[in-house]
Amino acid sequence: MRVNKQIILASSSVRRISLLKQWGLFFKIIPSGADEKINLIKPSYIVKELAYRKGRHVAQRYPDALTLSADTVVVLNGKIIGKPKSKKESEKIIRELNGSIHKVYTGVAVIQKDKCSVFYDTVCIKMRKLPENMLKQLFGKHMDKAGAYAVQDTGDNFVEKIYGDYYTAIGLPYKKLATELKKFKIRLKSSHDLSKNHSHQRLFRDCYFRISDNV
Ligand SMILES: Cc1cn([C@H]2C[C@H](O)[C@@H](COP(=O)(O)OP(=O)(O)OP(=O)(O)O)O2)c(=O)[nH]c1=O
Repeated sequence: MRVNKQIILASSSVRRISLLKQWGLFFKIIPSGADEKINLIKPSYIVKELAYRKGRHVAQRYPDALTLSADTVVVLNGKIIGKPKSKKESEKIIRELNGSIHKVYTGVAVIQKDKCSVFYDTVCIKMRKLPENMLKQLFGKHMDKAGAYAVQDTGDNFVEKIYGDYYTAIGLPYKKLATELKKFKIRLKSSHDLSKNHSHQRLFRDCYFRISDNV
């Protein structure tokens, strides 16, 4: 959908870029250089704060544009897991996540002049318990993703089920984003159109169940 206001995606994430394109937006990509050091504990606060920082960093330079930014983390037993810094760390994370039930949090910020919306969504992920020979193939494979795995890589056979909005796990919550963007007079393609091409339906269960933040 063409809009006359300029939209900026303050992100270098290939997933976020391709999702927004898939959802029909026209936008400029300006990766944010915001400082991501943080001493918050609650996952929802962390992803909202980081999404906001990333967006603000770019929005300050483009005050007339609408800036969109996001942050994603994996949370296992209260521990925040981001992108692995080395292959060794990726191995450690994969071993911890093997056979686990954990959550993925994505925070989003939409900033336009003095109007700002910061929100988050969370999904619950159930992993298969993979044998050593299959696990080994994942070490170092997804270095640019929080949790060192990729829900979208169904060939890995690691993810068994996703409870919630599938897109939240890969970096942008479709449903909440579509609702928030309407407040800025921007419409995303409908989820009905998207579901026709959805190749991950077997993983996807759209049933929100409440589970403690410590999972
Ligand atoms: C859990 C999970 C994360 N991810 C990705 C989404 C995000 O790109 C990344 C989390 O890192 P982020 O720090 O949220 O984002 P980024 O560094 O990729 O990009 P930017 O800060 O410039 O926006 O992990 C997947 O693609 N699949 C998954 O299953």
